[in-house]
Amino acid sequence: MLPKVNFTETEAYKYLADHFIDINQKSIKDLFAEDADRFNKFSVFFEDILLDYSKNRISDETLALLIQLARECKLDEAIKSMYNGDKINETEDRSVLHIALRNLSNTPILVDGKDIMLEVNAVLAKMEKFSHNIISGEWKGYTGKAITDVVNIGIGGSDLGPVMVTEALKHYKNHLNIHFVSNIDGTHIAETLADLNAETTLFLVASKTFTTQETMTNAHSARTWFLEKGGKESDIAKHFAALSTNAKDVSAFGIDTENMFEFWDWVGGRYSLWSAIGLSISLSIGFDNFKQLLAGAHAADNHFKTTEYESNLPVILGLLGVWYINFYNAETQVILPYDQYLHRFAAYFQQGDMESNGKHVDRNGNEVDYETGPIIWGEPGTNGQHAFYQLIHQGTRIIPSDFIAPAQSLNPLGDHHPILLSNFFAQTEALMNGKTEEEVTAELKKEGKSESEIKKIAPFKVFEGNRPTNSILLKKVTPYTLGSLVAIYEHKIFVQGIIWNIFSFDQWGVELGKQLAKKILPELAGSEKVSSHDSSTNGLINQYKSWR
Ligand SMILES: O=P(O)(O)OC[C@H]1O[C@@H](O)[C@H](O)[C@@H](O)[C@@H]1O
Repeated sequence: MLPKVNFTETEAYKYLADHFIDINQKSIKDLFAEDADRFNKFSVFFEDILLDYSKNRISDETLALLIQLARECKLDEAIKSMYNGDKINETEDRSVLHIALRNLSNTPILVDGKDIMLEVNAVLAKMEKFSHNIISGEWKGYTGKAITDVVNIGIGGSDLGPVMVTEALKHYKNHLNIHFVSNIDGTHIAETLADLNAETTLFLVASKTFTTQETMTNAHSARTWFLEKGGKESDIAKHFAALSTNAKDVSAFGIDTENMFEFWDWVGGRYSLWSAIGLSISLSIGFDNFKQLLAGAHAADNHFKTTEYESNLPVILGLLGVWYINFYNAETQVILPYDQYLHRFAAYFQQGDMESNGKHVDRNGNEVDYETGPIIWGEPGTNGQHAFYQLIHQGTRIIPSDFIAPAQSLNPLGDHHPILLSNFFAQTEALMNGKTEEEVTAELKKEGKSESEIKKIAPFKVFEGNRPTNSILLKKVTPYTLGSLVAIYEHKIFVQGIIWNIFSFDQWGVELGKQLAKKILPELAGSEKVSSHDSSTNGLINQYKSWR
């Protein structure tokens, strides 16, 4: 059981509310001027990852009070409960043990009295063997040819993690072409299959439940395509594997359970890239690299579990988020990787964060009267600069921003990387310092503008500054550092869920739309008009029917 503390009723919250009024009088720039040691004080290393959080609207006192808040919310108890395998996903009566999937130390973790590490290791061994057989070409398709293309069919957590990681680690990939089909829109699978050869294609049907409409529809279309291209029912075993918790429905689909890579109900979909759902990753970069990904995550798990809050990256990131969301009314959090390989990182954490903490009922079942999970968004670094940074710099909203960059490029081409990083460093400095009216005036004078011209244009060129940022500088993007980085963000989400007293590991909010779509689907057949909905829904359905 998780603690159930209303954080707005803690002592720390009251102190923070008072403290907010004081600290709000100062700019981040003032705070730097007051303290020559600010960078050292508010930056922390975890192995080859440096988190600099000094460009935030915080002082020593803010940090101390936020840590007191975490203590009063019994974060330590909650962390222990998760790592012990307690059923902290109470609304689904499940443990939450993605940490077990990367527990390379093999310390026993018990669920219902059983050490789950035995099963975890058995599936990893099976993934290793399978990856080796496919990559080496020992595994043959139905005409005796080696596999060249792998299509992962899955959606949500059974897609976003593998997509993000295979893209992030493309530099480490082998000869296999990895494709992802998620959308129910027939275009996705049609466009993917168009260039593929059934003789050399392997499909991974990735679904925790093996009931998800999009995935099952796409999997059936893939099966039909395979049979139409000349494969026989008896060849399916060579070309289809399943990544799932549902053995019964996997065999009903016709996939040999020999080709099923199992995981368990204590793995949340959005935390499942470390499980059998990561098979496409292991196929893309090889099992040894996949294991490095797990090792990096495991190291971050140990850091989160054992490090005092003052130097604990997920705790610091989580508390800073709470500070902006609940005291500054920040509505969004932007993630800005200055690394093309990380171009799906923000998209991945849109699900990770928003599906976890997009909740309005607390752990006692009561509606909350405070804000919870933010809207997560973002794009890779300089692309964003030329698109939406205007609003971050001069818009009316406060947008806490995470800047992420590797010090070493995996493609050190000419002066690309120094240019990229000069932008990374410049943006957080600009967001903090802004530009005053005096500075703008001086600049315009220098350009030879007249007094009246200056008066007219100056207000538009002023930057308030004081916009908070975190900078996460990695030595290099490797499977290991990526594993650590992802695990740090996962645990940050956990910290925030504990403070907000919500359940972070269920996702009931996605069900209603699914239910209604099932009801509407049969109504789309035939040509008669529907009248069973509101006038808008009826009108749209009927127009669709007349146009199709
Ligand atoms: O892996 P499955 O069972 O097909 O589920 C896919 C996704 O389905 C969605 O409905 C859930 O909101 C996600 O959390 C989940 O990842």
